[in-house]
Amino acid sequence: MSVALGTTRPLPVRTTPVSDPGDLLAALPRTAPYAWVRHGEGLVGWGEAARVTVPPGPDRFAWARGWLATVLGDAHAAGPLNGPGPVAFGTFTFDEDSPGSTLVVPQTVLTRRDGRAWLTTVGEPQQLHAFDPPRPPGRIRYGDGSLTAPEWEHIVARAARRIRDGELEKVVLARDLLATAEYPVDVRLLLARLAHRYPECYTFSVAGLVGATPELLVRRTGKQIESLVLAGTTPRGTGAADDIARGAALFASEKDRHEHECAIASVRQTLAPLCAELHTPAEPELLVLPNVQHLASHVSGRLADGASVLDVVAAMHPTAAVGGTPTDTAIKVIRELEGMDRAGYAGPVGWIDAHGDGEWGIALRSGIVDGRRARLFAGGGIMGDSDPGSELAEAQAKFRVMQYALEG
Ligand SMILES: C=C(O[C@@H]1C=C(C(=O)O)C=C[C@H]1O)C(=O)O
Repeated sequence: MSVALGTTRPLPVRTTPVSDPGDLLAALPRTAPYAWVRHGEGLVGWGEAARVTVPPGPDRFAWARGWLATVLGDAHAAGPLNGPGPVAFGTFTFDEDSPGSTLVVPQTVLTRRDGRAWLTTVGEPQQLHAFDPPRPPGRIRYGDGSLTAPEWEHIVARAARRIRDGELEKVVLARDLLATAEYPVDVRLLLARLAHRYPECYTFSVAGLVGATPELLVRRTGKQIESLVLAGTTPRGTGAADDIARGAALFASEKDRHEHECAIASVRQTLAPLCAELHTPAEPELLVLPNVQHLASHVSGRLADGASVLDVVAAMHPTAAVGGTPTDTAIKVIRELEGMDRAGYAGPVGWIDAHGDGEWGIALRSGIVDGRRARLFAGGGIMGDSDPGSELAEAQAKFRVMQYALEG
């Protein structure tokens, strides 16, 4: 189904407050579950009232905005709402020229925010689905994606040399890992494991792209926007003392601080023209996750006009946290060296409502799940003095998020 709303007749939208559903993820059916959950709050959806594949190209966000205006605009006009209205979940490919960016308006969305909950339905009310417990995927086998580990170390060394030669300042390189399960992978099981182990992260599922990202590209609530910029990483230590030492070393590392500064500068540069006020902290803080520690900066601002969350996403993507500096050269180097299509990995993933509010993350610590197969992705920022072995270790630590989701 493509544009089901607006082209025929406005479909009825109903939003009703409901009693606390507890675990949002436990409400999901097996087929095509949609999710955006952090610390037990957020939204989950199922069924498809409307779905579209966004054509690739430089105008893709504008195209998406037009589609959303038709679809959510009409849905919103269909009646007064008593809580959050209809939303679209979306995933945009990292590279604007890659196909596969998708927007979906689920038929049913369950929202939980500040301890309150609502059920929103678009179109005819759906039958409640019977609960069908997820089945574990069994044994998981891994195979190389486009590059083997030594090949990837080689491209990291080549990128570092190009940085030292002055062609660019920073580039983020990633690799993929192919996982094959014994039985079809039930996305709900991955989501449950991710949300449990990484409560600080945004656990998401949109059109086959599944993960738990710590990196908030942008949240818009009215005119207020927030972003969490991450760049500069060290794996977790072997114990408390080692952890503290690694965190301190990360904080003191010139290479990582410079890498982080590139990411902050790109966010500042793209947000400043949209904002009446913008705050970026003078120094990053440490974000400690179960697998890695990151340098992190909370950015906040007030929009100058009525830009929707998707307009802000369009301006920000790709930040230097996942592209590089300068952006255009970094994208060229990524296309040349990585030898793969990132698809939705490192692209924007999230949701938007009819008012233009929403939350979009950068799709990291993620994979594309299809039947018994999952293609996992991980990477890191490369600077002139990057050591290929350490970058590989960092990527392995990032892969562990999805490996844990698959293996338990
Ligand atoms: C590229 C990834 O992560 C990004 C790169 C980071 C780094 O190089 O330090 C840190 C967080 C993310 O912005 C990934 O998780 O695959």
